Amino acid sequence: MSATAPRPDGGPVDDDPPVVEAVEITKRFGSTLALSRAEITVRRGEAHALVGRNGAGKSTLVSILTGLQAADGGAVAFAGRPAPPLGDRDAWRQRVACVYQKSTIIPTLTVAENLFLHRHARSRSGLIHWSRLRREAEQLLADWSVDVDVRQPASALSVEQRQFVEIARALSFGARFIILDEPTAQLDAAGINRLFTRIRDLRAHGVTFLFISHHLQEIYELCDRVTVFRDARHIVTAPVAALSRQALVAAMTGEDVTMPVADHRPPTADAPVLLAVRDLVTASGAELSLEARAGEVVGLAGSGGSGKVEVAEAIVGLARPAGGTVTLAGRVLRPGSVPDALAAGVGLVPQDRHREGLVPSLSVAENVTMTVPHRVGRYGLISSARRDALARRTIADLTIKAAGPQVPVSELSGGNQQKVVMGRALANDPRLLVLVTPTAGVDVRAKQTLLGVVEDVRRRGAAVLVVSDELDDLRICDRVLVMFQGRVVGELAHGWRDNDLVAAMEGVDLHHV
Ligand SMILES: Nc1ncnc2c1ncn2[C@@H]1O[C@H](COP(=O)(O)OP(=O)(O)OP(=O)(O)O)[C@@H](O)[C@H]1O
Repeated sequence: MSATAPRPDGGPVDDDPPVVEAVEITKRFGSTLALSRAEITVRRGEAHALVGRNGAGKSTLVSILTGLQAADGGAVAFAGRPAPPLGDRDAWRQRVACVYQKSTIIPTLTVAENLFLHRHARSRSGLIHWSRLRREAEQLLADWSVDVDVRQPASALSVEQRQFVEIARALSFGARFIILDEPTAQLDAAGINRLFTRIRDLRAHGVTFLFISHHLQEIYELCDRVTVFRDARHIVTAPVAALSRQALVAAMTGEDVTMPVADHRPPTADAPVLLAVRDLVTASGAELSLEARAGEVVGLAGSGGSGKVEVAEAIVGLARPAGGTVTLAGRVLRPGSVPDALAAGVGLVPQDRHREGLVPSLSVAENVTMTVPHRVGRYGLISSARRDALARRTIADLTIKAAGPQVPVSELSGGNQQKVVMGRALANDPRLLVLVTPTAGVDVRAKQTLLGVVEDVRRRGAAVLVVSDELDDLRICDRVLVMFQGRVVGELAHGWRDNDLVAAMEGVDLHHV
């Protein structure tokens, strides 16, 4: 293409070769075609979104663009030059970095050590200059306005700080192209704002971003252009301004979808109380009392630091509370015991699916049924036929993209792994379903499926606790308790206005209290 010809998609005209250009990329995993002659071109200085349903091939493309995996076919070029050989990590680091949802820093090392891992300043005798290392780390973070004490262990960083440290590390290697893989998934609204401000600042300093998110409004807010993948293929690249939300969803799903809004049917007023949480106090001092009736969906909202996740973890036994009781269907749960909670009929989708959710090396079937051995076998023997049947049903009900029940969970895309966690929670036929940020990382369509499942569960007479700061998750609730700094500060009935809920989560006084 001539450098001066106007671009057909209306983008800026420039002579710069693209920061990255990947063409005809094909990648197989066994019988799965993860990418099929896919392509992407990211221009210097832009914020480019990459979207697609769970399993569309986004992470696979990222692993190829960052030199972690070789493509089976196709070519990648940075600034018009062919990508370095796979083994030359330093050369890759100078061109591109990806900040993943899952941290790549080593928690037991200090921030300074993480920043200079493998490139410690050493004296001639081979000793590491700790003071110099610290000074250089401080300078590096100061250069990029990251306000973090470099002497603290990386495990002490918040998600937001960790992301900023990883971005600074990438920049220090010389990379000016950064891929952000669902960076907002674990941030609250204030954290997202700060991240976006930082991205805009860095763009002003010549940094280019590829931004992966399932939150379409973020793409409209932040990005110039968007590329859509579907079923391993490139579907379209266009300026975001030229693509309506509906057109974007249609490109992602291959159908013209208008999202159905489920009717809201409140539980009957005389339904029995199933869950009673009395004077629960968490180790960090957050407090909660609540009751939920059979068939009721109760939301627990709040931003990061509100204590909502801590109280949820105390309810289900993932954390030991400092005080209070949790009673489910008349049975007082043993504090800090997940097995006791499961035995009482709790189904759980935890916040950290990597840590508490799944065993990646086991199959979908094994993961779905691991908490319900009694449902798939007798006398300690597990019937694989029954297990597979249950797993097959889960795969169908939740539209999990997996070749079959025997596929290891590690081979599924992130969003499909999240659905397996949901499937496991449901396999217990729960009396109480506790969902902590259940739709994080889940595509628009799958979100609808997961939230639809809640409706089924409630109709069966279970109680549901939805712990989230996502308005779409909370919209399905009969009422929403809002927590702020460890206390419930308000309660909103179904049909609340977005502004009211957001204000309450930010700690602004509510008329509704
Ligand atoms: N290591 C692997 N082994 C086998 N199959 C894999 C492997 N990694 C990915 N896949 C498959 O390749 C396809 C694309 O997955 P990928 O992780 O790239 O999707 P994604 O678009 O990033 O999805 P998500 O939004 O859920 O993160 C999926 O069908 C997935 O199951």
